[in-house]
Amino acid sequence: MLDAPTDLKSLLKDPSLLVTQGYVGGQWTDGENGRFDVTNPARGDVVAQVADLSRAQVAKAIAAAAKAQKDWAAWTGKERAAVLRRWFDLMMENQDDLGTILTAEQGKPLAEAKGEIAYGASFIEFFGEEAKRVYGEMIPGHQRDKRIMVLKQPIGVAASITPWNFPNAMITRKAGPALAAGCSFVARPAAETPLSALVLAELAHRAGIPAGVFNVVPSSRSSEVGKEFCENPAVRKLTFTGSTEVGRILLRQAADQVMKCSMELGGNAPFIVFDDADLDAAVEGAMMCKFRNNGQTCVCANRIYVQAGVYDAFAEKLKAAVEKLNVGDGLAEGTTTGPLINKDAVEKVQEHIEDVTNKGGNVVTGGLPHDLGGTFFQPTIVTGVTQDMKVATEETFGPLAPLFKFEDEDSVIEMANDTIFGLAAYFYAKDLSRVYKVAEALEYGIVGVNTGIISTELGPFGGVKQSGLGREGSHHGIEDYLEMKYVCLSV
Ligand SMILES: NC(=O)C1=CN([C@@H]2O[C@H](COP(=O)(O)OP(=O)(O)OC[C@H]3O[C@@H](n4cnc5c(N)ncnc54)[C@H](OP(=O)(O)O)[C@@H]3O)[C@@H](O)[C@H]2O)C=CC1
Ligand SMILES: O=C(O)[C@H](O)CS(=O)(=O)O
Repeated sequence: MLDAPTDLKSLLKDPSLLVTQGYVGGQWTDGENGRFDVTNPARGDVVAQVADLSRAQVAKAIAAAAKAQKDWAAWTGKERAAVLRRWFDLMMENQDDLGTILTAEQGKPLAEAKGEIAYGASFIEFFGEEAKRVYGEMIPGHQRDKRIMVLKQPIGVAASITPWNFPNAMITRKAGPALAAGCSFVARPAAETPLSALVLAELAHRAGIPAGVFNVVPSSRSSEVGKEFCENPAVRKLTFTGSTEVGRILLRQAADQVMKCSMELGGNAPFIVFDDADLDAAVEGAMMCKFRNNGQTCVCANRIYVQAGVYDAFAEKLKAAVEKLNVGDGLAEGTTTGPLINKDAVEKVQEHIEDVTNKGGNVVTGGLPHDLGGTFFQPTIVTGVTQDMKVATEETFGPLAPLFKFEDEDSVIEMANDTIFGLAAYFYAKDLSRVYKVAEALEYGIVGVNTGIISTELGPFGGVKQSGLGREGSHHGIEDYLEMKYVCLSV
């Protein structure tokens, strides 16, 4: 564990961006439940104490959002686009500070954090443009005196619950389409990483987003907030990103109001290397796909399947690349790999490694907590991995690359699909018919072909099976915040 305390304000060009109160109805507010600590996972020290809002205060935020939404929906799409553009511009103008705040509370290297700010801002930019393109339809009537109109209208108040691993982008990936559609928004960020959400509120305020349209309710009591979101009749939409386990809880709670839900849930991505792959490209792709955010992403390679003929060569190349990673403080120059978010995350990685070795697998590199202590962990490769091991069915969410050997296409497709999850999958191959066959056969919402990174605001991001409901990003993403109204007109 690093020892120097994190004096976050001194690291910022604009210290006023470090805000620690809740943002409700355009007003900054203290929490009725006091404050909770936000710690820097690299150092374990408290970087801020954030307002701990009560369920009653969350209800007030929902009421403020409901009050503001009608006026907001009456703005033209072009007017909403202009203010969303200003929000985007402010995010990018303050990218360095937003990146520093993100690294301080989440741990990822500063370069990755700044990349997340640009990625997160891109959803505001993109959906600001889409605000001008929410088209309806005129359909020829079924009788001579009938005309059929289809209107697209905003759902209303959208409530959002997001995880700690992308504390900026997971919010903007929802707030962008919601506000563009004319919805208002109440965001509850993960308790580990509220600062990135609160600085978004500060910039929304500066951009001129009307009071009540965008609200942030930090809280240490996630289940209480979730219940308010699901039980409050003013909430029309619940949008969640996080584990499948919590997604199930929320879907059950939302069922009582038959609430529209978007769910971006857990993953168990297969990363398949065929014998006709460009091995160097496959290693590069595997490194980005596996070790981005220290493996703490829902779309990272959780299982790496390598065809028998190239298994040893791939393992050797990957080992050389993994051993070049530089584990350290995300705020320090040159760090490529930060700490894990907490002790539980370290224990999960250790549990998966132990299970592999107990069942006959081998540690090729890493395998132990890092000398830096705390929640730092050695980037690890294990070989001899088989489908009966925990890492084949559970999301590791850490820097563990498990290598499975396979013989042919049919067997690897069967193994890759043998999971309740269906978010992202990847494979490297050159043969065109193989590419088509495998891309079609993989049961996933997202398939990367000869690439390990699929994240962009231009693509429809989302899973099948128990990885989620709905899509975020692309022109499809705004549909989740719109209702379709059929108007039958007698003329
Ligand atoms: N599909 C996708 O796009 C993504 C999926 N994920 C998945 O999320 C998991 C890791 O993130 P993690 O934060 O640990 O996931 P969790 O599901 O534990 O938490 C996600 C969010 O839900 C909140 N939460 C937890 N329990 C409840 C509840 N009962 N009611 C309401 N809210 C609740 C958490 O708050 P708090 O932490 O304060 O308790 C957090 O803000 C992995 O499974 C990963 O795959 C993560 C990112 C993206
Ligand atoms: O939290 C996640 O894992 C993100 O959804 C991954 S991505 O959108 O940055 O690819």
